[in-house]
Amino acid sequence: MDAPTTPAISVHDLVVGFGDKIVLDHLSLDVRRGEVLGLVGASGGGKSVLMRTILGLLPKTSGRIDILGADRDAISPEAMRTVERRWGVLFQQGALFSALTVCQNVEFPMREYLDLPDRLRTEVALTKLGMVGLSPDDAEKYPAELSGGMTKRVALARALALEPDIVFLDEPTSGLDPIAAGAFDALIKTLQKTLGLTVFMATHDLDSLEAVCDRIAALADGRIVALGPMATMLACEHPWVKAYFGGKRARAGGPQPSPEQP
Ligand SMILES: Nc1ncnc2c1ncn2[C@@H]1O[C@H](COP(=O)(O)OP(=O)(O)OP(=O)(O)O)[C@@H](O)[C@H]1O
Repeated sequence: MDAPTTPAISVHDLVVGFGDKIVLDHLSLDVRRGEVLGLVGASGGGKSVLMRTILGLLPKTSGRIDILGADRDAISPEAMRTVERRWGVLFQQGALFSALTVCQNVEFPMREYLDLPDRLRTEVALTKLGMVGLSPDDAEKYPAELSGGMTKRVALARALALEPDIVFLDEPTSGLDPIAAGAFDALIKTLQKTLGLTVFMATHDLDSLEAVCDRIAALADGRIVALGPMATMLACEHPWVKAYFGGKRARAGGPQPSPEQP
């Protein structure tokens, strides 16, 4: 049941591996509706694998994944297609189609899922581009003509094309300078507030985590070892979390009280 109180995403006891190598080892995590949840973890620790498994792009060994109240294993492919329309994804490299204009890129998911007249589809795409701070002039450009920040914005506009409830962002600020990254963070926060979006975001960017995320989930040893606001990360004694947030902890003046358990 997709009641408003059910988590947007619920992952329970998830195991994912490749051959003998276990990447996610009985991992559990809930993403609440309307929150921005930041996922941190070592390079190669399994953040993308977790995201891709939730999206159904990688198979799991065991465990359960519910998205918007739907158990991935229990619903029909047709029902899953309906659920899939309710999320948008921004992959790490932006992944725009190089032969399509910016506008055509944003129209792409609408062509796939919606039966809209051409003119209306273009109008909706231009509206989405406006939401992410791009102009109708930008809409006619090709991906090769865009800066890194603009590419991310176009990819975000495309992720928003079907008016999703959840947006998955894989390293949204990687490759951006601090000013462009800060502007992108502000944009995500605005979209969360104005559209009521749930955002699940993998990132290495400490500034992003602080500026945008309501909660942070730290992935280490194949599991979520800490979950909560920044104060929870600063108080966590797990060696990887301690090392990762060490600089921030020093600036904050030492460990904080009462960590939230995952
Ligand atoms: N399709 C695949 N086949 C085999 N191994 C894979 C596959 N996808 C990922 N892996 C392995 O799973 C592990 C986790 O990779 P993943 O890309 O999720 O890390 P990550 O936390 O997203 O890293 P980064 O922060 O560097 O992007 C790595 O060891 C990777 O080599």
